[in-house]
Amino acid sequence: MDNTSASPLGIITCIISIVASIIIIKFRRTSWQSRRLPPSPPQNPIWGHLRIIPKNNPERQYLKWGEEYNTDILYFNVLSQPIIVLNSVESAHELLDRRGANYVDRPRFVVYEVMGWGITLTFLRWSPRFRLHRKLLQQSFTPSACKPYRPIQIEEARRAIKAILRKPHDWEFLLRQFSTAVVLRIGFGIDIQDENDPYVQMAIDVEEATGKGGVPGASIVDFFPMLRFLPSITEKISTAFQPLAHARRTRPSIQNLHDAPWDATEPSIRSGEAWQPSFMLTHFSKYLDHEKNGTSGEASIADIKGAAGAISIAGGNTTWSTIIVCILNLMLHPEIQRKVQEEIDRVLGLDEKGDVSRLPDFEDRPHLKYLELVIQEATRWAPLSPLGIPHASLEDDSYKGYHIPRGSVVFANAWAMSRDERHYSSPEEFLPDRFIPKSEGGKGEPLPEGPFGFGRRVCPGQHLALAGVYIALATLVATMDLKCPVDENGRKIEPRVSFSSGLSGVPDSFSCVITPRSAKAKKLLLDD
Ligand code: HEM
Repeated sequence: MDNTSASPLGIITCIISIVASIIIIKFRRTSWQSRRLPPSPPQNPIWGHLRIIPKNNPERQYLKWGEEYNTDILYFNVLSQPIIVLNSVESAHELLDRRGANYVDRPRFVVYEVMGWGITLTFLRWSPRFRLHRKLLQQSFTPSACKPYRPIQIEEARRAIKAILRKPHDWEFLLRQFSTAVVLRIGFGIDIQDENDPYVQMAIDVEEATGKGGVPGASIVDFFPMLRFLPSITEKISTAFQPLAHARRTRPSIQNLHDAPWDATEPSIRSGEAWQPSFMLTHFSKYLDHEKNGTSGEASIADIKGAAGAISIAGGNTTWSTIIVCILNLMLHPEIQRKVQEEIDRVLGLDEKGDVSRLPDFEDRPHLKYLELVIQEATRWAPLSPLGIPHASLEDDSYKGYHIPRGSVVFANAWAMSRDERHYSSPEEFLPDRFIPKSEGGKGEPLPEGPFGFGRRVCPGQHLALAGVYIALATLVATMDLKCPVDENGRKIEPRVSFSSGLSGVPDSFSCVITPRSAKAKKLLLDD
């Protein structure tokens, strides 16, 4: 039963509330609309820029407008909601990092609330609960706190590449299973056995639900929260209500991913049998200690469940997608792949036949510098979340003489930052060498800063994510060759590179021929 749709009385209340909110917002706007706002394209007097902001890949149009108006900050008005877009690393540093306290808030994501992401850090507004969740997650995934999870990442990476050896055509799915397995083990201590494991499908359902939920905070329902009570029929009247319909449809899968792994693990933690390190084991054990001692801890069960759920949703698809972008480019650029393999061979050592002598681990990471550059370039070339997740400002502010009204929705345009020609030559090209320092004969271009966001909402899982991407790729490239498929005449079939639009830009499926580098490489995997 859908508890978010309503009766005719509800509809009338909805309409009255919308009209009232428009009047209130319009009235409030008069206090700042006379001030000098950042540049923006012409707008309609009633709905502002609503109809000119593209639904798909708006980050690209924002970049064009920035170039056209020669500015790194843009202003938009959508139904009287001020929106600020930051197109440069410099503006994001100045506002989101240096003045971070003012930009710590998030706008209200009504569609995601309807979907069931109520107490997930990503969507929490600035509040005591936000501070608690941020602390729980940030402390859990510092570089040193990630170390106990390394054996899990190594084991899952080897399991996945071994499975690819058996079923090379399923490589994409098996890598997705890798990312899902890692976050479910780390979040809840759930061990995924094989590709038929119901948790894999559960996680995929949730990733798809979220991925197709549209740009967060951008639908009409986000601007007028009362609209969430409209009956389901409205989705047939206007496409503007499709995100709401999607959210209602997918709500059970989100609930399931929070409840099912929790319910499966709770008894073993209560009985003291659980041993595998996980976020849930750490924090639920603390909760149980408090319960035993009759004291009260900071985090309730709902908090721990929500935070563990945040790990599985924010960490699975993102890690997988980054690995896929690396594979795409290693396949398209054999010379880069060769360079990575030469480095791996040098660091891991070769046997008497000239084959790689062992599988990589985390001790090798500081020495596999070129592989790190490939990963960095993947995050620059295709920032997974091109517009990040919007922040919101708590107070009025100004930047370069422009007024930024309190309550603005602020997007850090990681896409525009990655295409900034002041920092990156030929930004559309995939060139890991661009980061090689000038002192070593390279161009010394800066490592990307936008892909994991900024300030007090910067991704708390970035160290865990990059470690997962590293070990999966190192294991894959040490043991396998990645090639474009060929047609019946032996001609290379290059994939059409395309990405989904929305919360995260995931690469569309493509074919890649994955074969063992040598009999020894195959044996290394099978004997592990
Ligand atoms: C390559 C993989 C990943 C990428 C590209 C990525 C990217 C991002 C971005 C752009 C944000 C928004 C930052 C902002 O608002 O300024 C974010 C937030 C977040 N990420 Fe990640 N992420 C990745 C992996 C992970 C992993 C593995 C976890 C698991 C721990 C995680 C957990 C989170 C959480 C909980 C937030 C919300 C933080 C907040 O609102 O305070 N992410 N991520």
